Amino acid sequence: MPSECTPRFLASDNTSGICPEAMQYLLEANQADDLAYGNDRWTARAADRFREMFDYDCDVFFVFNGTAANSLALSAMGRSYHSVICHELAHIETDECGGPEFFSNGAKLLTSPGANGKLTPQGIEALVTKRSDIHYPKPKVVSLTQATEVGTVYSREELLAIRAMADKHDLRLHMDGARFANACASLNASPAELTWQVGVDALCFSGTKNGLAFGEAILFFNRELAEDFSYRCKQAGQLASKMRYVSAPWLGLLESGAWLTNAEHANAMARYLSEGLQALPGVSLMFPTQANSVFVELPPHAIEALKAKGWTFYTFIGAGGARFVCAWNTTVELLDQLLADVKAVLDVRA
Ligand SMILES: Cc1ncc(COP(=O)(O)O)c(C=O)c1O
Ligand SMILES: C[C@H](O)[C@H](N)C(=O)O
Repeated sequence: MPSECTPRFLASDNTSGICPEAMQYLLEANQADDLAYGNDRWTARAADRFREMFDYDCDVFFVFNGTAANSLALSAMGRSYHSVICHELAHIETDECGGPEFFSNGAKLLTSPGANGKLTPQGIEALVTKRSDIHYPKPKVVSLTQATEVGTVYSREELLAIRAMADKHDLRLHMDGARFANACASLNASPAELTWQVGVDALCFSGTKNGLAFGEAILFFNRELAEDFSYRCKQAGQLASKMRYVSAPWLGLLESGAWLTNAEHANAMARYLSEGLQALPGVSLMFPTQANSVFVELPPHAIEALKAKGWTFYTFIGAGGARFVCAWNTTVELLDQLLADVKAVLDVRA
């Protein structure tokens, strides 16, 4: 970032700090020793709280990051000779450096287009029926991202339609829930309504983007897929010895309700930013703002000028453009500063 200015962070929800609720539980967990490798009371409580929250007796595992969560979950859902159908902008395709293929020992990702970053039943079926010969990696899993990489969400009806297509072709359904909380907030839907009730077999639920330092929860609603999964985590270096420092902050999010209020705030900030940007001449929104990220087209000179002013944002996500991501701690003041700077740099001729 070519700037002497103080950096200002809207590149990702990954740049935010630890929210107070998570920090409180982290400090409480630090008051005493406890058993290692997930045998502690915090991890047991967090897993039980997830089962209460989802109203389902699911299997729960904790890993350090989202790439591990997706890669290991997918490795448990199909075999090495299978394929995973995902959107062409899916994180597992674009930003996990071959992790899903590596941990599944070779399962191939088959990508499908779709408006607003979303898979469609038709796109799925086109890949499933494309070929049936022995040389084609047999589709076995559908992976969708909720909220999507471009800040949109799947409605319940869209999820049910995808589940129906998966049933038609004996496919399992994985959900990359890096921003699952944002989808619940956006749709005013319960976790159950957006997962097992629409046929999701496994959810990777990000805590990192929801106010934790790190820590992702993997929930298996199809518990057969979770057989020996803890061994997969251990072999991948994802079994934390002091697991309580991952699970206790999660418990803070769940027991305080901050998992949802953090997402509601982030979404509200994104809506505020989206409305402000759209009011500026020459700024066009690339996707509907339905969760906590805003994608806009900006001229190259404006992008460079904003970065020189200390703004951090990505231009390589999704279909390009500038992506601004709001988090649990994003403020209106910060967004007003950005809006003023965007206006200023756009007023300057290239
Ligand atoms: C949609 C999506 N899925 C998965 C991940 C993976 O997370 P991590 O960077 O923790 O591996 C990210 C990262 O932010 C993401 O945006
Ligand atoms: C850069 C990377 O895609 C990360 N998952 C993010 O959304 O910020």
